[in-house]
Amino acid sequence: MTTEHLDRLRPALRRAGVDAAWISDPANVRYLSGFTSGEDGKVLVTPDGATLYTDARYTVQAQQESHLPTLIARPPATYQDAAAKVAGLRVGIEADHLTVAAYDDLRAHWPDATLMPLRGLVQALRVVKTPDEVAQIRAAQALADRVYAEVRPLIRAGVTELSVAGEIESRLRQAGAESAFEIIVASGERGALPHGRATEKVIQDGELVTIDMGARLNGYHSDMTRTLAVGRPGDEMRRVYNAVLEAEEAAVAAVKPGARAADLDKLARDILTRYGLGEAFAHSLGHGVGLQIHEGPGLRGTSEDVLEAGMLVTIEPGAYLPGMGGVRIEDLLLVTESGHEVLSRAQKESV
Ligand SMILES: CSCC[C@H](N)C(=O)N1CCC[C@H]1C(=O)N[C@@H](C)C(=O)O
Repeated sequence: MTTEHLDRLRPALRRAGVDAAWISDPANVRYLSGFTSGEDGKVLVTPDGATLYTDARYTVQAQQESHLPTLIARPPATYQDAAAKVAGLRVGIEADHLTVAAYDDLRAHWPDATLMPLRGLVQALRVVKTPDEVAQIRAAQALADRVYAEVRPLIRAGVTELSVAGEIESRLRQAGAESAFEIIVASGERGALPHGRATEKVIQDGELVTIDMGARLNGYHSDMTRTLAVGRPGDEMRRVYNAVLEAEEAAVAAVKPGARAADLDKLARDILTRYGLGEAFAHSLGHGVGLQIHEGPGLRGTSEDVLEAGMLVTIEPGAYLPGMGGVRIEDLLLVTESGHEVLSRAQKESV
């Protein structure tokens, strides 16, 4: 990794009115340094440079992965080393991550620095991906598509949700990736749970099954949902499926640079409302994907985000009917100069 991500941060620090930043959010540590164990690292960015701090478990790994000078130390030695570098500076800290205890430690060790809590400092830089990041996520999605295609024929009446999730997980592992999150397999009535993790429930004939899965490859995530039918579901669930599919396809078609996230959410919600399913759409339309499964931009009604080329977003309307079941269909899209490219290629079924 080059210093491209760090180069994006410097103007953002100036705009935020700080001279330096203490980065503690693991995904942001990784983004700025390349060090893949961000949960055990911190990055200090100052006007003269940047330092990765981690401990002796990672001496070799940090050398191999990080393009930043690295100091191997644990607190309080970490804070003491940094104290000299931040003296007299306004230091941005990550208000949306740093604990109160860590904040107290920094204040105690850095009496000559002014700590300035900032929100979403690095996250804002991560919403537009570099070509290398796009390539990583594209590869993760291609792998997830392949695994889905392999596992789809195994999803039939008589198998458990857990066995479906197990097949997906082990194939991702064998391919050198891991599951991006705990795989959602929600069949029949359990389809009404938007985050219904796989259970021992046996899939029955006539049920819809929602599979929400992703691959994490080199730290980057993919995300995709398909709802499929085992046998022939009842008329109401088929109606719900087709309503969600219509909302999904309409929102996908509207993705382009300049599109307002809130408008996209409304577009899908209005379609579902016309089918009497507005209340059943219990979450936001989508989200950005990258080093974290959920990152900016947020595609929800209250969002002020506007799409830009280089963003990677999900479009995932759903309808959840307690006691009956549910449907969600999700694609992963790259926003391009001319509109969008759908990265998720797994087959959507006619129900
Ligand atoms: C546990 S990660 C879930 C990944 C999934 N594709 C996803 O993002 N989902 C599933 C249903 C809703 C959606 C979600 O969690 N959205 C968040 C951003 C929300 O707050 O709406």
